[in-house]
Amino acid sequence: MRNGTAIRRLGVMGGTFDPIHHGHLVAASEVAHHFNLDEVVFVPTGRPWQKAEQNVSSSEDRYLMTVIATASNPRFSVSRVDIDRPGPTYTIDTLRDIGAAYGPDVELYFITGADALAQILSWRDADELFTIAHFVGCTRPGHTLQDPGLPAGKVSLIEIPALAISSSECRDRVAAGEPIWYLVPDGIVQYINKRGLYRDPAD
Ligand SMILES: Nc1ncnc2c1ncn2[C@@H]1O[C@H](COP(=O)(O)OP(=O)(O)OP(=O)(O)O)[C@@H](O)[C@H]1O
Ligand SMILES: O=C(O)c1ccc[n+]([C@@H]2O[C@H](COP(=O)([O-])O)[C@@H](O)[C@H]2O)c1
Repeated sequence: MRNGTAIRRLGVMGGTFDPIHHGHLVAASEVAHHFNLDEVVFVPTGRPWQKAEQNVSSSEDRYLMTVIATASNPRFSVSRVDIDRPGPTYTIDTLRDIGAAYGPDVELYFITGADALAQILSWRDADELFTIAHFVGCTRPGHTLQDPGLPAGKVSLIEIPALAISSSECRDRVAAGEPIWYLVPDGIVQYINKRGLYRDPAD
């Protein structure tokens, strides 16, 4: 309680989501359950500066796929803060914007896979990130989950059901004419086909 108002626990699941897949959705669902979160906001990146050499799909396609994939869960929502902010995407800005949008009575939990957590000290204003949010690292096949040296009490490591799915493998499979059914929600298979995404191996 703060001034008689109940504190809401808000998960923030940032990602390029090119495309969103069941690994992302399971991570968000597991962290929501583990921390009794009221809501998880998915935040597609605008310009992911650490993927600059990669040909990333348009933000509108990635935003719409994220909306489609999360629509059936009443506790999942999608924010445009990162895709509407010009310039490279930094999590420090994501957390400030989400904090401003939801007001002072929220606790923020930023959700990452083991690979993203391992890179976190290279992120902009890394020291300040931990003053705004609690960080949650999830297990991911092919990556070792460990605290990369964050301040005590600012990070939790949790084991989730292993799904060896990545967006890059989904893109490669589409380019090779292989199915991605059941790696991503059905609506995402249909959206990718409708928009002709990932057909060119250079995409
Ligand atoms: N299968 C998975 N299990 C657990 N966490 C995952 C999984 N896939 C992605 N994540 C996490 O979701 C977040 C967003 O990931 P991102 O959108 O970059 O997907 P990706 O599959 O890693 O993409 P790419 O293959 O293009 O690098 C990151 O924190 C990442 O670690
Ligand atoms: O803040 C940074 O400098 C920073 C650098 C790399 C990644 N991130 C965030 O980490 C999340 C996962 O990113 P990605 O590139 O693995 O999709 C997403 O929310 C990114 O904005 C943030």
